[in-house]
Amino acid sequence: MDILDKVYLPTDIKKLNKSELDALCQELRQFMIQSVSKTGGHLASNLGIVELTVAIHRVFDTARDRLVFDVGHQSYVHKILTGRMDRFNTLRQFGGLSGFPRPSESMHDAFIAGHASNSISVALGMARSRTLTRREYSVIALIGDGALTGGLAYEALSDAGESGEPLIIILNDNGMSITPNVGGIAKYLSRQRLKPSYAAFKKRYRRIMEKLPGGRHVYNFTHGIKSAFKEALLHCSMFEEMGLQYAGPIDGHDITKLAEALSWAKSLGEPVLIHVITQKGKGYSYSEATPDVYHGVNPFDYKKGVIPVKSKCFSSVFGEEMVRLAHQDFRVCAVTAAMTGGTGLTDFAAKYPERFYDVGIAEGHGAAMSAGMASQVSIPVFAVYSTFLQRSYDMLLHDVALQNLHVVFAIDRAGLVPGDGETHQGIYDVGYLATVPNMKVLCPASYKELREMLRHAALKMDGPVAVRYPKSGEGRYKDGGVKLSKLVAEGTDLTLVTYGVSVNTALDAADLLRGEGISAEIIKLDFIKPIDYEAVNASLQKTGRLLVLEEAAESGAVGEKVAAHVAASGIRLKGLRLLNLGCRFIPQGSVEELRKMCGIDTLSVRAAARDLVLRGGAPKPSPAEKKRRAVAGGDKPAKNKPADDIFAEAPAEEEKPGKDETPEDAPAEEPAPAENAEQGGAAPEDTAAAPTVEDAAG
Ligand SMILES: Cc1ncc(C[n+]2csc(CCOP(=O)(O)OP(=O)(O)O)c2C)c(N)n1
Ligand SMILES: CC(=O)[C@@H](O)[C@H](O)COP(=O)(O)O
Ligand SMILES: [Mg+2]
Repeated sequence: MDILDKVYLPTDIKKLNKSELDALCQELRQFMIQSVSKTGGHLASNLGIVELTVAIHRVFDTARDRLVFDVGHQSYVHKILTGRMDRFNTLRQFGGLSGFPRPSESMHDAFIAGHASNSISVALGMARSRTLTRREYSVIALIGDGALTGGLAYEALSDAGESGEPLIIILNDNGMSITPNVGGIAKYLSRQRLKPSYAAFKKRYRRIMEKLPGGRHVYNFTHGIKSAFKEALLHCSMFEEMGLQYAGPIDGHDITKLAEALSWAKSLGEPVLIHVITQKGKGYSYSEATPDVYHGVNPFDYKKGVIPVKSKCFSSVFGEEMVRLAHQDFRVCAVTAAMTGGTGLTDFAAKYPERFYDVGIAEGHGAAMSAGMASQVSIPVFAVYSTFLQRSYDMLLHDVALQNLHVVFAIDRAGLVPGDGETHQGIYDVGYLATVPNMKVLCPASYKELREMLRHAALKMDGPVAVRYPKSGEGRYKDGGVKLSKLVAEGTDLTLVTYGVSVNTALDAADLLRGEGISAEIIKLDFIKPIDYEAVNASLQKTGRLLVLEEAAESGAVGEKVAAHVAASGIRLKGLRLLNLGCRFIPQGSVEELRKMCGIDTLSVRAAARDLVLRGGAPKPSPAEKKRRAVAGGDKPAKNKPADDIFAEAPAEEEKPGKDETPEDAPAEEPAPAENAEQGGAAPEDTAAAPTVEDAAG
């Protein structure tokens, strides 16, 4: 790595000549291939963006100019060139470098990223603030063609075009989302790609016209009727119609041309879009041949290009069952928002192309479109990652639930995910789905349960139904059947309520507790909406102690609900403990590391249960636990402020005890019986009467 070893900061890039730049690009590719083959990560997108990133650093100064990545999975080259090469081997590991931009990592990372299509909005906001405060620096949004299928990007383009704000949008167009890009915009961009450089054509045209007698007049005339002229002769860009300057398409692997275009954009003082064509996966034959396979990879053998075969997991089982369902019932359709492979729908897409809809990175549209299908005769199953379904919250309420439409949400990546970190944790859906009237939520813990619950949700239920499952595979629990809840272990000392794959942790903890003479009764909720309070109450009559274990954020989760219901029922508890992820952002790491950090791994559950039985409450967190909790914080965008206070660290917030923690010496309190329960007052929706599977089935 002769050149790369000498490039520690972007200023070093500015000193290199053409052949050194070419060598640098080659070394960057070599380094990333080898390093990502050990850590795993988003390889293909980064291989495709090497020259473009180098060109950006030639022209701009990212310590001062603000570079906003869309999604941010393509920020590896930028990270390596901004002083993070020696930590690159920690990429996506617990405590290591993030796979996405993180202002807390470097002053060169302007804004956090992870979810698609927001970069133009963020960049426009930065540009406006810069202009308002009369400062001078460039703001650049770097967005892929896939991310440009998201509606948010168009809201921002429309605003940016009219704003007149100096803002540079770089469209990195490689024709690919994770799989080939879809939709009318993708088609439009591919037509643009076939054209000779429009900017060059325009320049040449103007020069010729100025030389011809009367040519200036003709140019002005044609310029005046720009829209019609462009449409007729040049078939010009929709971006210009929206009020942006446009240059491109430009060869995204030619640093000289890229630097020229970027310098022009920098000098322009208007909103401008530079359309750059790149090849996803470039420079590594395996990823060039199958860029989708190398979009996000686990560790692999880079010499042979052998990626370990993905083992059976909930997503693959979901995909298999969807094929069966489609075969059995013509009404069953599958919808994805650009996540065909990840959600396990590749086979379905091949076997039932006429009933498969990839709507692009457009989760809001996916949900509303599914509502439309359900309002007719179809049974849409929208397979979507928990974290991305956040984008559809209003559609869940407004388009689906309000009319009680039968849309099935197959919520993948529910719970903790490993390498992607804060932006991708599937830990909020339990809370936000709880707020949606008419919604029912099923939580399979085994492959058998997933098959049966999906089938039940699609063919036997009505109204909106969610079936949520994690990225991982199943554990020791392998049973099937669809009930409201299942008693999976009998016991007398405490009632452990849980759902989904957390049941494996509960079973392991119960085994350990048994060795200590503590007997735990485990209730596994098949439905977390509605909740089987009758089963919980019956168990509590026996044990008097309640522990709820869930891999979900605290607010609106099952623990809160069960505790409130128990209080309202007037059951006098000897102890209560809610184990969940609290209200905080959870970083990257292996799922086991994260569970341990959050106190929901087997040993933590055992300790909490033991404490509940022996002391009736929760212990004060140990210093080690306090330290672990402090790791999980948010991230702040790096501000572009005057030099002395730029990137000043804000003081850390003082840690407050969690709601389920009692101060060391305080006696554990017994919840008082709720008044309305004793007086027969109205109970909240879910607590009114113990529901049955038939109720849940609508
Ligand atoms: C809201 C949202 N939905 C889905 C994803 C998953 N996702 C990450 S990258 C990607 C494809 C992005 O394509 P593009 O922007 O063209 O970048 P490329 O990988 O081609 O460089 C998708 C679908 C996401 N990050 N955010
Ligand atoms: C960047 C992004 O959002 C996706 O590529 C995501 O990392 C996919 O996650 P899985 O690897 O779990 O499918
Ligand atoms: Mg792309």
